[in-house]
Formats: sequence, structure tokens, C-alpha cells
Amino acid sequence: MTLLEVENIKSGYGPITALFGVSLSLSKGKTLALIGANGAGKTTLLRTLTGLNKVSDGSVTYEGQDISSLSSHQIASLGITMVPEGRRLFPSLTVEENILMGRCSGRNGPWELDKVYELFPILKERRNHLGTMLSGGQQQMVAVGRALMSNPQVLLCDELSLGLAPIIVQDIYKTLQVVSDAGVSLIIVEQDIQQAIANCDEFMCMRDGLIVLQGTKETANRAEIAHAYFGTDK
Ligand SMILES: Nc1ncnc2c1ncn2[C@@H]1O[C@H](COP(=O)(O)OP(=O)(O)OP(=O)(O)O)[C@@H](O)[C@H]1O
Repeated sequence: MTLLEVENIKSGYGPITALFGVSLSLSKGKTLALIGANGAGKTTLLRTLTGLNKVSDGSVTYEGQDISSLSSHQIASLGITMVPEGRRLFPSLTVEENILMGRCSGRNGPWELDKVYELFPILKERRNHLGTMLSGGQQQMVAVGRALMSNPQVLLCDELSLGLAPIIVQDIYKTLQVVSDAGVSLIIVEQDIQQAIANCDEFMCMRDGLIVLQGTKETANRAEIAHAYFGTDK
């Protein structure tokens, strides 16, 4: 079942266009990985899907409803949530208070505090610490936990592994698998191409605001990806 259908969207920052006609389709419970070099448009695409950047052309349809012109608050309340790059924890709040902030979308569902602590037991131990006192990996867990508290149907993850040790990255991806198994659809932006492809059902490579290659774990071809990523000869 298709949950999210993006058709030929353009978007950007004021007069600057960053997406030049992007289309994708995401089914329930599936994971789509977005790869591409710096400036390719991955973050802009996630921001546009959450309403933080406006769609200037094309359409975004979610559960059959055109959400292209909805506000970010309205989109969050429908069940599309982003874990932003850099975690963006509230520095003066504790771990638990940060996680509880995710409730503000007002969506009820299976993701409650206990379930987040079940997913990340270390956060329960540290629940009274300030979020910023945690390690980078633990802060990322708080950011994911906060997003889950909004009971998303679509979770958009922007570079979760940035700056984290490989072993922590493995843990984060194991957790995302649990989230996916619970029926949440994921779009992950990931700089590490191998990591992205190993953890997705489908991948798309962006360059200069366009999707230049798409495929699956099974069809991924290193030379094609390098060509798409850098725009160089195969
Ligand atoms: N706040 C902004 N104002 C103007 N232009 C921006 C802004 N943020 C991004 N851009 C531009 O939009 C284009 C796409 O950037 P975007 O951040 O979406 O790329 P990305 O693929 O996520 O790269 P990165 O891996 O560096 O985050 C780039 O040309 C970038 O310079």
C-alpha cells in the first residue's frame, strides 16, 4: 500500500531552487535510503516533506490526501516526523523532558515513554540527566525517541550516524529495524553508502536537486552508484 507519493516536486529557499522535480513513492513499512554528495538536496527533500520548506511545484500525497500546502504542524499531526540532522535537543531539558516533547503533535498510538525506554534502556537510566550531558550516540537515541513519541507512520531520519562510532551506528540501525518491523515507514538520509544500502528496501541517489539513480539492495551496482553520486564517468 502506497503511503506517500511525491510527484515532480520543486522546492528551495526563497529565490533559490534546491529540488528541480523529484518523485518518489513509499509504501507502508518500507525503508527508502537517500544518498548523494553534500548539497545534493537530501535535507531539502526531507524538510519539504515535513512542510518546513514549501512545495513550489508538483505534489505530495499522503494516504490519498494532497498535503503539499499544509503547515509543518499539520503534517506532523498526520504522522510524518523528522529526526533532524544534529539531533537538536533542548539543552535545558532532561532526557525524559526532551523525549516527552515529542508528544506535542497530539497523536496517540503505541509509542509511549515505556516503549521508548524499552527500545533504549540506557535512556531510562539517564532519564534525569540533561540531554546534552549524554554521549553523541545517546543523544541520537533521545532524538529518535522524541520523534517516535509523535507516533509517526513515516519517520524521516537525517544523517543519524554522523560523527558516531561504527559500533554505535550499528546499534542505531538495529533500532531502526525494530521501528520498521513495527510498521513505520522510513526515509533515511545517510552519507555512508554501504550502510544506506544494507538497511533499505530501496535507495535513491540525488545530485543537483534531482534523483539520478534508484535501485534496491539486490540491484545496487558500485560503478553506477559512483557515477550517479559524483557525476563522473563509469
Ligand atoms: N538555508 C539555506 N538557504 C539557501 N540555500 C540552502 C539552504 N540550505 C541548503 N541550501 C542549498 O540547497 C541545496 C541543497 O542542500 P541540502 O542541504 O538539501 O543538501 P544535502 O544533500 O542535504 O547536503 P548535506 O549532506 O550537506 O546536508 C544546496 O545547494 C544548498 O547550498
